[in-house]
This record gives sequence, C-alpha cells and structure tokens, in this order.
Amino acid sequence: MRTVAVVLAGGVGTRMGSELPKQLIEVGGRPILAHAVAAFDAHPAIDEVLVVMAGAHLRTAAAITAPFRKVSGVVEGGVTRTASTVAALTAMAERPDDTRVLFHDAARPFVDAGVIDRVLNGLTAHEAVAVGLPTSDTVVAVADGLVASMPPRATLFRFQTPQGFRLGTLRKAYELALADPALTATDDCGIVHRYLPDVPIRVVEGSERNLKVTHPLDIVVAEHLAAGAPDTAENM
Ligand SMILES: Nc1ccn([C@@H]2O[C@H](COP(=O)(O)OP(=O)(O)OP(=O)(O)O)[C@@H](O)[C@H]2O)c(=O)n1
Ligand SMILES: C[C@](O)(CO)[C@H](O)COP(=O)(O)O
Repeated sequence: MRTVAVVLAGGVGTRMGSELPKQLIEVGGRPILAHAVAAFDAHPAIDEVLVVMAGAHLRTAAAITAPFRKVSGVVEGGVTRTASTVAALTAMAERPDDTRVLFHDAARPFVDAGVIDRVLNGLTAHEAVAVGLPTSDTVVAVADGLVASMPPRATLFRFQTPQGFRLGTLRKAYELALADPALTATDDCGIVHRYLPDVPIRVVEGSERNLKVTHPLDIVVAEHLAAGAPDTAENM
C-alpha cells in the first residue's frame, strides 16, 4: 500500500498581497513550497509527493521541486482549494482505494515528522484524520454583527494540515460534493464530514510551528521559525 503526499500550492495568496504567490516567497533561504515538499520527501513512510500549482507557475514549481527525489509530478490546480484537490484526485485516478493520501497546504512550511507520523498512525484505524490544536482565544459565531452562539472553548480546535485519508473514502466524498450545487468547504475533512457524516474523523495533535503563512506578518514569524526560533517555553 502506497502513501502519497499531495502538496497544494495552487493558490494565488490574495491575503498576502504579494506579487508572487506566497508559496514562492523565500524564508530561511528557500521558497515556502520547498520547505513543505522537503518535509514529506524526507519522511521514510512517504513514497511519493504530488504537487499542485496554478497554471501560470507550473514551470517554477517544477524547478523548485526537481531536487526532491520523491516528487512524481506537478499538476495544474483549480480556482479554489477544493478544485485543486479535485485536480490531485484526477491525477491519482488509477491508484487503488486503499492508498493513503495526505493533503497538505504548501503554505505550511514547517510541518514536521512528528505531525506526519501522528496522521499516519491515525490512518491505521480511521479512514480520515485531521490535525488540530486547541484554541486559546474564545471563538464565537457572529451573525449580522451580533453574537449568535458561543460554543464551549474546550470543544474547539484549530485545524491544520496534513489531513490524511484512504483514497477511496475521499473519492466517495468528492463524488457527492461535486454533485452538490451548494458546495463550499475550507478543507478536505470538511468535505468528508459533510458528505460522509458516518465516517469518523480522528483528530491528532498538530504543532504551533505548523503555521499557515497567510498574511504579511506571518512571513516575519516564518523567518524566525526558519532560523530555529523556539515555539515552546521548554526550548527557551
Ligand atoms: N485554488 C487554490 C487555492 C489554494 N490552494 C492551496 O491551499 C493552501 C491553503 O490556501 P490559502 O492559505 O488560502 O492560500 P491562497 O488561496 O493562496 O491564499 P488566499 O486565500 O489569501 O488567496 C495553500 O497552500 C494554497 O496554495 C490551492 O492549491 N489551490
Ligand atoms: C485546511 C486549512 O489549512 C485548515 O486550517 C484551512 O482551512 C485552509 O484555509 P484557506 O482559507 O484555504 O487558507
């Protein structure tokens, strides 16, 4: 049974507001995309890394990822993250259903082997695995500028990636999702949760270092992390 990491790099980085998509910005001397790919390329349980990139930057992504021996291809993504996942699923159309697939945001350059291990361990007993951390802020639902509900904080987690799946399960979820004209989702676990509600999604521990570079300030944080800055008091 093979394990494929899909690195989603098809976004344009609207919130970053940079000329280049944020995954092509260098932190710690190499592009954010290269950091993300390197983590999976170096992991002994990952057989293959598939990169999804916006059409305008396919050649750049191919050049950046060429040194990584497990990269099997760079495919063109879609307009949304969901469409980019579909492009990866299409590229994996011939793969058996029991293939393990890990979908990761290229915008999370500091995913580490421990997080990847936890996702893979979760996949031994579950069809879908998410990475999460408890929230330290109080999180509320707001409607029309008013608080609509305040779920107990202890029940709330911030999701990260990679999110792991048996390929067959993710395929099924996406078949149903793509037939839904009201489809909206911010991640692949969201698709499984909505369209295959009977499939339990195991949540394993993420890492504070595994930040998603989204806004300009995140680049400053990413530079510190790339330089080896500690993220826990234990390391200080
Ligand atoms: N059409 C898209 C949109 C997003 N992504 C990827 O999904 C990850 C998470 O998305 P996000 O942080 O939202 O990236 P962008 O879409 O580039 O950012 P923005 O929403 O600010 O435009 C990123 O690695 C991004 O490249 C993708 O592969 N294809
Ligand atoms: C998948 C994700 O990183 C989990 O936190 C997040 O939902 C991606 O959201 P984005 O708006 O595409 O950055």
